Amino acid sequence: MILDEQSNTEQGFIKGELLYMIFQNKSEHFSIAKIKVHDTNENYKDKEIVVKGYFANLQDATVYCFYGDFEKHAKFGMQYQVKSYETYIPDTKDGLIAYLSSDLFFGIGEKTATKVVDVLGDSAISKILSNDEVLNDIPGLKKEKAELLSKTLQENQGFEHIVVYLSNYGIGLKMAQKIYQEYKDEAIDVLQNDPYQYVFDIEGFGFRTADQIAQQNGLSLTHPNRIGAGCIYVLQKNIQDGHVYLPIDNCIKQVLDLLLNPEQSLTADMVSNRLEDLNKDKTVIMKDGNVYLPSLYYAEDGFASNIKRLMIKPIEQDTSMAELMKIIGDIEESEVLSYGKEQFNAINHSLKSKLMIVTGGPGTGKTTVIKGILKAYAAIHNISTDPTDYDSESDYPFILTAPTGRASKRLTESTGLPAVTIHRLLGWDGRDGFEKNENEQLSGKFLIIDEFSMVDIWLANSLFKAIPDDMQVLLVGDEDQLPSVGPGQVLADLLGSELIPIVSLNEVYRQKEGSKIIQLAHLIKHDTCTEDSLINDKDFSFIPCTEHQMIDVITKVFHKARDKGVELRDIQVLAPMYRSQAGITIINQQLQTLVNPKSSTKREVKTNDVVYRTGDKVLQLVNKPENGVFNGDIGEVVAIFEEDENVDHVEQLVIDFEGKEVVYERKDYVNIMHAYCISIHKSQGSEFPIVIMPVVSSYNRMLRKNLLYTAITRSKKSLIICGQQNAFIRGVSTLDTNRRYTTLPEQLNDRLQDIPIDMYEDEDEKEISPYDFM
Ligand SMILES: Nc1ncnc2c1ncn2[C@@H]1O[C@H](COP(=O)(O)OP(=O)(O)OP(=O)(O)O)[C@@H](O)[C@H]1O
Repeated sequence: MILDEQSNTEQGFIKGELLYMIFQNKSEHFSIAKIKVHDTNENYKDKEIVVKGYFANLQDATVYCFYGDFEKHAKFGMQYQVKSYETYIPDTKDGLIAYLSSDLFFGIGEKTATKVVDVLGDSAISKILSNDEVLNDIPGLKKEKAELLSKTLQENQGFEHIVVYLSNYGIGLKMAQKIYQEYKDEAIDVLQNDPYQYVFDIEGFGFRTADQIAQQNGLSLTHPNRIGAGCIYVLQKNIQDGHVYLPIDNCIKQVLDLLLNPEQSLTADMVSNRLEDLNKDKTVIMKDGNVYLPSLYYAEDGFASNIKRLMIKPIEQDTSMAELMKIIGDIEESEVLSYGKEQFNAINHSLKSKLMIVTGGPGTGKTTVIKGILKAYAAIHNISTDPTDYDSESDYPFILTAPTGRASKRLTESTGLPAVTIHRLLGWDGRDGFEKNENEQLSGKFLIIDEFSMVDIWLANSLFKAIPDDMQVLLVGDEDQLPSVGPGQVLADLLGSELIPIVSLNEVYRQKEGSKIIQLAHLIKHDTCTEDSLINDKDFSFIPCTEHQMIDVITKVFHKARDKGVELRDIQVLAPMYRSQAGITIINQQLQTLVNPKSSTKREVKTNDVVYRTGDKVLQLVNKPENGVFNGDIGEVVAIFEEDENVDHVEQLVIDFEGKEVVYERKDYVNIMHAYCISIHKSQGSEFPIVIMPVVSSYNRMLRKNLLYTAITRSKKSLIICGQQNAFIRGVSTLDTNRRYTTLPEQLNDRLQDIPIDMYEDEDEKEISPYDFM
């Protein structure tokens, strides 16, 4: 861009050329560079300055004009923090030749550059930018070189132009990079026509910023784009609280609150009319006084239809009760146990039902029942449960799956059979779809989905459409766990609908082995936990302390554990919130220092205020099925590579997730955090040998029954609660009354009410023992 100094007369600038790069992060385009100062209107006398910021591609021997602010770095002195910049293209013949023959334009030497300037004159750049066919007139300039020259010019000028334009709206270089990557040359058009589009397309672009830009562009407060974007934004935001839809009045109220309406020019009717328009063009779906985002409406609709499709096709099973009893009796003998009545019912009915749910708390024998079902099914059909007895994976009749990597790994460990995540099972294509769907369904005979409480309505829909008509399905889950992170409460809705056969397991078996943890879980489940229940036992202790003492207490527990020779990685701290004196962030900082301190032998990288070093325990925060890692997976930083140490020339962090190594570049660091302490939400579906759980009254509204129940049921061998007993008791007595708006029960009812089902809980045959038949 030819520098238009007029437009920047008020702004401070430093004009200069690149001397050398001090630091460069290519993936994020962040650079720190030493610049030789040519000119400035700032109060700065030195001949050189360090500039830092997000640049597309700073070139040697090219003059730039940087706009920004001075900043004093504690170690490196005065620096110029660049907010925007542009290439200074001299309007002299020599200057233009130097620019065009610089490294920026690959393959153009001084001779060719001179020819270009000779033919096109001092305004060569703007001539090429407005019509690159002018390059055809340059004698001897090959077509490919001409194209490359034009393309490079367009790209650099395009980006810089956008940076300068966006900076007028206070949008920094980093965000400008993201915007440019998304829209390229159309960025300004999009911003001028509908700045709200940025909110939906660019991660981290706030609604308020878009709104401000729209106001600056003169868009009226009642403009349909503004109201429409407000509606979509409100619906999207409510997904974070698990809602599938919003009642229309509630949606309108939230939209009015969002769109701040000081002069009352915006009315509820306007929002309502806008919603009607959005409904007409299917941007939202309105039904029975509710408003949905389409993906959620169709997910509920599709899931309910697929449940019906499966339920109406009965299974062919001609095994007599006597034969079944005999088979189950044989399994009891080989497993050396006797199934309880509920467990027996669960096995018996799962074998006879097309679709069934087994629900129960920890230690009630859900896994034991799964194993029993698989063995009984194999015996009835005279087939093997051993995958090696089958020629190919697709011949194997059993599918075991769970929503997270850790949960599927646990399922493999407890059953001894292969289990995979739902994403892996369906074949996530890495972008927006699954390989398995209604057109290409799963192969197998019996599908078991564990930890079903964690499955949201989107995933449930994707999974169920891929289930063939003749496949038997068993859902297993604990209804008292937290609902899914994503929208919906699929397990709770299925259980509450009473339209699907259910067997509840209530008798606790692990308790019989003397587990205080399991006992406590069931006291909480049945609302009978009191301060007396918190007496220390061999696998349980409660350490009273205040919020201020929490860090000290947790640190002491770690020290003591280390002295006793306990593997520190077996200890997992679980807390409900991030920012608090006893929150996840500060606990992680302290525990990193203790468990994996700074050392000259360990490499580290810093991002924002967090330091990752080799040996750190880290948590994956989002599903990345394409890399085989999922939200909630825990791994260890095993290597850090500098830019010049790998073929990709970018800094890399290698994390080992239980044998699977995944490479992270700087842009991916947002997807991880330290995992010495993790949130209870993130711990769903995982188990840890030793759990430390801080509980203090300042956690306040987070202290809920299902949250605390989920946390304590994560511990396998030992549970240490630190904090205030009264806060804990208050928490386990507080039900989560935040209702999630879902219409799955109605959807199921519409489709299934005429299909007869057996609800199995009170059947007489509970009284029959398999031994009666032996
Ligand atoms: N009928 C039974 N007789 C004796 N022991 C049993 C019986 N059922 C289960 N158990 C034992 O109780 C313990 C818990 O069972 P299991 O692991 O199947 O429960 P779970 O519901 O899957 O637990 P969690 O949800 O905590 O993983 C196991 O050690 C198991 O062997």
